[in-house]
Amino acid sequence: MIWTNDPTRLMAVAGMGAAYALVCLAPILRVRRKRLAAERAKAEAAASPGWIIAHASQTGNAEELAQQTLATLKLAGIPARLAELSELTEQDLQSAERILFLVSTYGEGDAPDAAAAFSGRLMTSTLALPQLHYAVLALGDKSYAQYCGFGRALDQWLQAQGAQSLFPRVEVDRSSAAAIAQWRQQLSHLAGTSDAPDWSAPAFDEWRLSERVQLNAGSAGAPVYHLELEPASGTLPDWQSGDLVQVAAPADPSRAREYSIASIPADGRVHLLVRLHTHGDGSHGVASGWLTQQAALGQSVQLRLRAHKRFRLEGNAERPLILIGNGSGIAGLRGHLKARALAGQGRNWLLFGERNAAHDYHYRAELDGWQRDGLLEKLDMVFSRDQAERRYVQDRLTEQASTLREWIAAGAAIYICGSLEGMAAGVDAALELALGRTQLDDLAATGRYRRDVY
Ligand SMILES: Cc1cc2nc3c(=O)[nH]c(=O)nc-3n(C[C@H](O)[C@H](O)[C@H](O)COP(=O)(O)O)c2cc1C
Repeated sequence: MIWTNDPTRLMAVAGMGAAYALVCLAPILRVRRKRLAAERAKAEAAASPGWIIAHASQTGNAEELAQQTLATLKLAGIPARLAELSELTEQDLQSAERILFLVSTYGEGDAPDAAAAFSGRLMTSTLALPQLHYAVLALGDKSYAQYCGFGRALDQWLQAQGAQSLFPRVEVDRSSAAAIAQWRQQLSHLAGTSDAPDWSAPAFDEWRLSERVQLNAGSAGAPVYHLELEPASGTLPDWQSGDLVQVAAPADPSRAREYSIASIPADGRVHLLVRLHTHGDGSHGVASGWLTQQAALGQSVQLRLRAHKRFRLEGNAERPLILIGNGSGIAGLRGHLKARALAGQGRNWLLFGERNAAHDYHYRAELDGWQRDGLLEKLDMVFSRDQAERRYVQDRLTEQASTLREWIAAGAAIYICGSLEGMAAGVDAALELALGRTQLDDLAATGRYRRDVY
């Protein structure tokens, strides 16, 4: 060892020692700084009131994406909560700092039913929202004239109230995977994470076509078929009345078609009602043509069940039910009537419209049986062409406005299934006439006015 008393050399050695210590400590300090910063960010996130993920959905697509959005934020350690758009109050909007809106469009550019009150009341008022940072995922279908109409209107309204968008609105045409990936990417960017959970939709299962019967031979309308399907695996999955299936036709597997389920699990099979669609040039609809004309009995069908929470009985299971529909809309209503029969709940009123009693009285024997057994308290069948002037369910409803008010006063819930044009719009107008718009909006917001219309 070399020992020295020379002060200059001693200083040099001390300097080298300090530099060496710094070199050794730097990475430790860097890691510590990073850890402190991460802890600070986490503490800030935890102290902030959290993000709101607000959804407005009719058949559940926007809600499903909202749940996936929540999972992505949670994974990044960001506190967030789901809310139905209709639950948001003025105070929520004025105090929240970040809201992600996932909304679909219905009718002709309208909000989904449950968001009618939000759209009609809040979005027609003026609020100061300078503190709010938001983003909009708008779901729609380009074949409609008002593409993503509600999502666009919501975005414009938020802008006009001074809210600041986190990134430009993302529009999703018929569940386009590319647009959903874009939303997911924006989220990951905001949340500072790259490991977003898997968002892929559940796969289709193999089912078999077990039965097919035309219900309306000789009808003035297009043929309607009753179909029964069984899972190829032999294990029947669970579902609730009101739910839907998606069917992928072999000629166009990328665009699944949705049908209301007309049965309950106790039936052991999925029943569907499919009307054969014929285009102007005489060709058949891809899915309806395949299911009703081409597929042979026993043939395999790619199908998946989809929960349709907004059309389920849920909190209405104990209430009287007013079921209104037309045409193939009897499918969704039959599912509910079957569930009610199974539960021994007889306070049901069915108002149903078709063309002629002689050909279009679908499931007549079954309906008669339920009436006889006290499981269908009131039945109004309205056949539009059985008399000189045309008559529809909405006309019958208007005639029975006082009975309708009595049922609503007794706590009844209203379910509508069938065509949007003509039926659903006419029934909505008749309901408004009988109950007033405010009460109808309240019924929609509280889940007592539910629609599966197309
Ligand atoms: C009866 C009906 C009306 C619709 N009207 C529109 C519309 O006006 N504009 C639009 O962009 N999409 C429209 N759509 C498409 C839906 O917005 C689209 O299917 C969306 O994915 C549904 O999402 P949800 O399940 O969250 O409600 C309509 C769909 C149906 C069944």
